[in-house]
Amino acid sequence: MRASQKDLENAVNQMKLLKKDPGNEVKLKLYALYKQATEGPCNMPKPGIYDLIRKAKWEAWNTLGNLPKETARQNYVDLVSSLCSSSESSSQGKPGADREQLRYETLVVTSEDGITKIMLNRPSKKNAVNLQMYQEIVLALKAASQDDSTITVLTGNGDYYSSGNDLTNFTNTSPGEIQEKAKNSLILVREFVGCFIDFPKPLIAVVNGPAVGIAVTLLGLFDIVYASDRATFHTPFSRLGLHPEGCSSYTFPKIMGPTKATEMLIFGKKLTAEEACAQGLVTEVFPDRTFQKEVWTRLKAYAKLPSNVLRISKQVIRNREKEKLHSVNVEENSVLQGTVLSDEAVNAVMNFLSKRAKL
Ligand SMILES: CCCCCCC/C=C/C(=O)SCCNC(=O)CCNC(=O)[C@H](O)C(C)(C)COP(=O)(O)OP(=O)(O)OC[C@H]1O[C@@H](n2cnc3c(N)ncnc32)[C@H](O)[C@@H]1OP(=O)(O)O
Repeated sequence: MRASQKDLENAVNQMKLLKKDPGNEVKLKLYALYKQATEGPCNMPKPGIYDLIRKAKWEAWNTLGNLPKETARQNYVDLVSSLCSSSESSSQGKPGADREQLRYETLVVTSEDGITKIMLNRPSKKNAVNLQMYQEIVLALKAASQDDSTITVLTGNGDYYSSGNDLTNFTNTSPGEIQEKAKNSLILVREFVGCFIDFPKPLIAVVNGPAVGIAVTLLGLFDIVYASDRATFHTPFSRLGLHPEGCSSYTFPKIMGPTKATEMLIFGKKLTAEEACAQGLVTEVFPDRTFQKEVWTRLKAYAKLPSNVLRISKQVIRNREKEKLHSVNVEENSVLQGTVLSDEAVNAVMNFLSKRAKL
């Protein structure tokens, strides 16, 4: 559910009760989101270079570009809620550099050396994304966007990066409930994709093995994608009676050109890591033997760069596309609303469950 005007007012009041000063960077972000939520895009003339405080405020607001008022309101409310919950957990005292930040059922999330690592952790199911995992990734991304790390990494535990949407998400649901469950699940998927679109810090995928479906499409929303040479990239949507999501109907044609994107997204062509790299979906491929060592050494060096500078540069690169991406996400999601329970989609799941059909 989107935050209302009342939620915004409550969040403003909650901020006044916050015991710990969240620091200037967060305060500027809150100021900018509040202005955007209440007045829309920045409408003040740019202050002079010596008017430091007003200039910082102006820049924070102006950086939000044409972010819709409703999104700014939601982001303000989310930010305040994460500040309140992190101040509660820090008041319980949890020192230590490499600490698990929150208890998740499907993820392992750690923060160390300026890097928050979100590891998909259902290796026995090839890291298939069940409803719990969608929710937990949303929470983990929101927490990572506010923590003091410089970069955020998504990776998988085990031999797969992820086998994509869990095909059993709707099984064990009674016929009377399935429509409602599908509708709510797709709302969750839309929010999930939205978090990747809005993620404010450099977001890096460390693709440790094969990736399928939504785990592939989302890569177009990452800032860097490193892959092991064991990784493959497969979006078998048509065979599953499904359609492109994760904004891939927009990002893939932009990244690799429309014909290559069509071969992947409509005809389900599986790419090797080298092919995905040649087409611009992957930044760099590493031999599996040295993958972890090389990638983490590089990321630790990147994470030493000034955090705020990276964040602002990412915004400069990505912000003008945000509105478009949100509208693509809404459109793709509404197409899936119409087809996720079609005969083709249901039969594909039945085939998978009866172990007759594998990729
Ligand atoms: C919530 C609303 C959602 C709407 C979103 C719709 C958009 C769709 C996005 C997508 O992501 S589509 C892609 C979906 N994924 C697949 O089709 C992959 C299906 N899996 C496979 O084909 C194979 O499992 C594999 C990935 C090729 C691996 O084969 P392998 O022989 O190496 O291992 P398995 O024995 O098959 O798997 C081990 C274990 O893991 C379970 N599992 C694997 N993938 C999934 C999955 N996607 N969903 C659920 N479970 C999965 C598999 O059943 C095995 O479990 P057990 O039998 O050992 O219990």
